[in-house]
Amino acid sequence: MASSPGLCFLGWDFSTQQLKVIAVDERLRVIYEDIINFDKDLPEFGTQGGVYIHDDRLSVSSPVLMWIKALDLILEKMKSAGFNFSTVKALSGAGQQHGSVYWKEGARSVLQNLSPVLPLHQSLKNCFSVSNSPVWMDSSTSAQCNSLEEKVGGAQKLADITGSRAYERFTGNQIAKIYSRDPEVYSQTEKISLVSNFAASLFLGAYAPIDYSDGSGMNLLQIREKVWNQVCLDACAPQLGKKLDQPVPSSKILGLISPYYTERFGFNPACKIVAFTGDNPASLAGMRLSEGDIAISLGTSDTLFLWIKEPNPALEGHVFCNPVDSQAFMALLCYKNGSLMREKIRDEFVLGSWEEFSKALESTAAGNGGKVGFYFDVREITPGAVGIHRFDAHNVETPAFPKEVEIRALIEGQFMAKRIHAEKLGYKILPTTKILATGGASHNKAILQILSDVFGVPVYTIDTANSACLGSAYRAIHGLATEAGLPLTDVMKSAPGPRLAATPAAGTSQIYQPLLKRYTELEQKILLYGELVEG
Ligand SMILES: O=C(CO)[C@@H](O)[C@H](O)CF
Repeated sequence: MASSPGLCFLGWDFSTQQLKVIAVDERLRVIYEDIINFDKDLPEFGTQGGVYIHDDRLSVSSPVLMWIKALDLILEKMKSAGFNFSTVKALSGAGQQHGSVYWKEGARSVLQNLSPVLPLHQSLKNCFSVSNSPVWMDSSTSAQCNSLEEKVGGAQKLADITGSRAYERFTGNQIAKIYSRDPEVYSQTEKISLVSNFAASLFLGAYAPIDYSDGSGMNLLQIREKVWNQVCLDACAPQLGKKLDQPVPSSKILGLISPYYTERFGFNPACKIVAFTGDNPASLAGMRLSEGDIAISLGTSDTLFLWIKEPNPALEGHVFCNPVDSQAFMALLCYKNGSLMREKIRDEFVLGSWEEFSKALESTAAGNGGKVGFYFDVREITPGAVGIHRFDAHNVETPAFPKEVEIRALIEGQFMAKRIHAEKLGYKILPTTKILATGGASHNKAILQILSDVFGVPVYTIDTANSACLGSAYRAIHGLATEAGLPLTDVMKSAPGPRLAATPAAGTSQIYQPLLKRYTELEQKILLYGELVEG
């Protein structure tokens, strides 16, 4: 579908399983969308869910050249579809958070002199000192986390400074692991990017800086002062500050698009690049959250996040700098066992059919007859548990549930966990609270109904499940508007509002109140069991 003759803005999302692009016109109407699925469209890399899960079941990475080749492919798809690149006034984007890219010495000049007759992946194929980038699903850096917390003065001290205690997926700990595993590779690295500013660098044709919001996911940034914390930098690797450059506000205009794109695709040379950020911060921008609302992204990771004015970092969850208002913050809880777990149960029990999956949910009652399940295929973040645990109505562990019960136990368990840990962190569920759902599973009405029942509040969805992508297009506009001194809220007045998708079914709050209590007790039981088993 070609773009409209007017001006437009592009939003990009370099997520775990795919690369997405959305174009919106000046009235924020979506005029173009496209997607490259890494597993399906780039099979030569052999990823599963966009990643490699290594034999230790802890290390998880993605090939950086796959992300670059995906950009080559999607730009060619847009060109073949007749997209008019010359109408793009500005672009911004998002990347899966915490992942890291290691640019080899000499890469800067290659990036600045891209030949328009070559695809990006050919020009950049020798520019990375680490070919498989660690990504957010990695949990192999516990030693580095312990060391960082110790050097800073403890877990809560680190959370007070950076917004989070040390987490295995957080980038500072990943860099520390690479430095300790191979100091030579580290010394050959002239720049380290997150996935977000790596993607921005591709469009800029130069190294783009890390923004405050995605930089908050590294255990390195002082979230109030918005500067790197020198003790944290030194605890991870030597001279790290030089390899990161200074962080910038998420609405900063970084510069004009690289001549590579004007010559190869016909982009307007005046097209501006606005700082890229993390997928969740970009989603927050795209979902127009109001005070008290909760956003839940049901994607590869399930994440619950909300807009907050004051940071109250704790030993669970995260506080990031806000991507829209640099004086505000965003709170976030992340669950690794999101869509990949739902897809695994769907494939195992209903032959891969979402229709049958939904029928199973609709054919079972709220509360599942008291049966409760915990489904952690990979080590979960909150709580730090792994494995599948099923309990009957008498809290007796059982090896299996009937198909329909299993499917409901998965979904109820995923949402009860979110509610319990959100309330534990002080998130208040008020009578005016609403949930805004996004991500792939937000298309599934049966899943959203259970979300509404468990939280006891209405659930809304926005126009597209790609909120990070849409939010990035809005942020491209915001970057220009900031120059004119306009807040994003003014820019987004004409954006489509959220649509009501589900309200709590009668009587469900009486069912879930006791069940939430049991879930909390059973979670402690499996955590204790895990500690006993791991010793
Ligand atoms: O780790 C996460 C957030 O902290 C995930 O939501 C990733 O951003 C998913 F890409």
